[in-house]
Amino acid sequence: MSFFTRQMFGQVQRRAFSASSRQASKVAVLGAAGGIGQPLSLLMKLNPRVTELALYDIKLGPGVAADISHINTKSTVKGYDPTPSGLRECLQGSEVILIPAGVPRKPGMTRDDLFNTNASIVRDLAKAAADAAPNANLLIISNPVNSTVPICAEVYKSKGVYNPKRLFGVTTLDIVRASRFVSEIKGTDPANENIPVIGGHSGVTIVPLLSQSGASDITGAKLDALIQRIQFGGDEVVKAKDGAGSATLSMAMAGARFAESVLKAAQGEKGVVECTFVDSPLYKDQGIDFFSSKVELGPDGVQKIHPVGAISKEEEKLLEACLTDLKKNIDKGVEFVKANP
Ligand SMILES: NC(=O)c1ccc[n+]([C@@H]2O[C@H](COP(=O)([O-])OP(=O)(O)OC[C@H]3O[C@@H](n4cnc5c(N)ncnc54)[C@H](O)[C@@H]3O)[C@@H](O)[C@H]2O)c1
Ligand SMILES: O=C(O)C[C@H](O)C(=O)O
Repeated sequence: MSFFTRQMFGQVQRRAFSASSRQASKVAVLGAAGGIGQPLSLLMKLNPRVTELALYDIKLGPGVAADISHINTKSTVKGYDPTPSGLRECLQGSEVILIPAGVPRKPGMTRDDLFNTNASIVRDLAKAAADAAPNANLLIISNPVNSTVPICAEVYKSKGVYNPKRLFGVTTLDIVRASRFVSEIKGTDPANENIPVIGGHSGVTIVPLLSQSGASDITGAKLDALIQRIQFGGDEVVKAKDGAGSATLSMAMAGARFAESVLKAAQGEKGVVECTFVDSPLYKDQGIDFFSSKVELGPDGVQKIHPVGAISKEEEKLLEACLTDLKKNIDKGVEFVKANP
């Protein structure tokens, strides 16, 4: 059983009734009635670090909240009406805001094909969050993450409340997939396979650093296939779902894991490290303002951005391709807010 699974399920009852000494943590989920939103909200309800769960969607927020509110853990649950005041109330006082609102891919689409629909959804939710809870940690799941995160940054900047330490693109599913796929090859427990995945969250911008993991002995065609599977794992699910959407359950688990890490660090736990897409100094000299690498989380959000470290020749090539695409994706998000404030 993985660390996260133990955390969330093995200890949940005991911890749910012994968490009274912890600080209050309100978590809001925007897009809570969706394929990701529902299981993600469920997992947050099972997390004893959460004291108040606030659910918002343009449809069915109160319905999902009523259902989840019957689960016998201590936190309160409330669903909010799809109105500006409902959204504002949902957001006010939040420590963590998770955004999985927006449309998912269908077969044949890239994540960038979602831009036209999702950019304005995320922009408008970011505006509401910047007004109602400017100091909350903002965790962006909606695709294309490489562009939606810069969109949020631009919105917060335009309102004079941008804090780069509090904005995160959730790339945890890539980490989850990498450890799972490696464990399948090696016949090991995925809990013991930790593979950093850097760059962004889309095709070739996803760069697994297998040379820095226990999978460094995988070589040749096997390595190429493994890299391809990690980079295009999302497509595997989109194809299998055959028009009915993309990864939802694995994403809910990944989003809950990342939110748990943010809460843990906020509540004073040391040494919490996750790969996440943040405002990063690592490639700013190449005009790339956002990058995912290992990030140590702390009470104020981003505490330390780790350098990429030593990588193989093959990974250098992957990184080169990543940076080219990533720059375009980031610029597209920035330009969108400039043209459509
Ligand atoms: N970061 C990742 O690793 C990752 C993984 C999987 C999916 N995703 C992305 O997450 C997003 C959601 O995927 P899904 O499968 O849950 O889609 P979905 O269609 O099942 O759910 C989306 C939900 O968002 C809601 N919504 C739409 N506009 C809204 C608004 N303005 N305010 C509040 N809610 C709104 C919808 O009503 C719906 O309930 C997609 O963009 C998808 O590509 C990201
Ligand atoms: O593939 C998608 O469109 C959804 C998500 O980004 C994923 O990686 O599964």
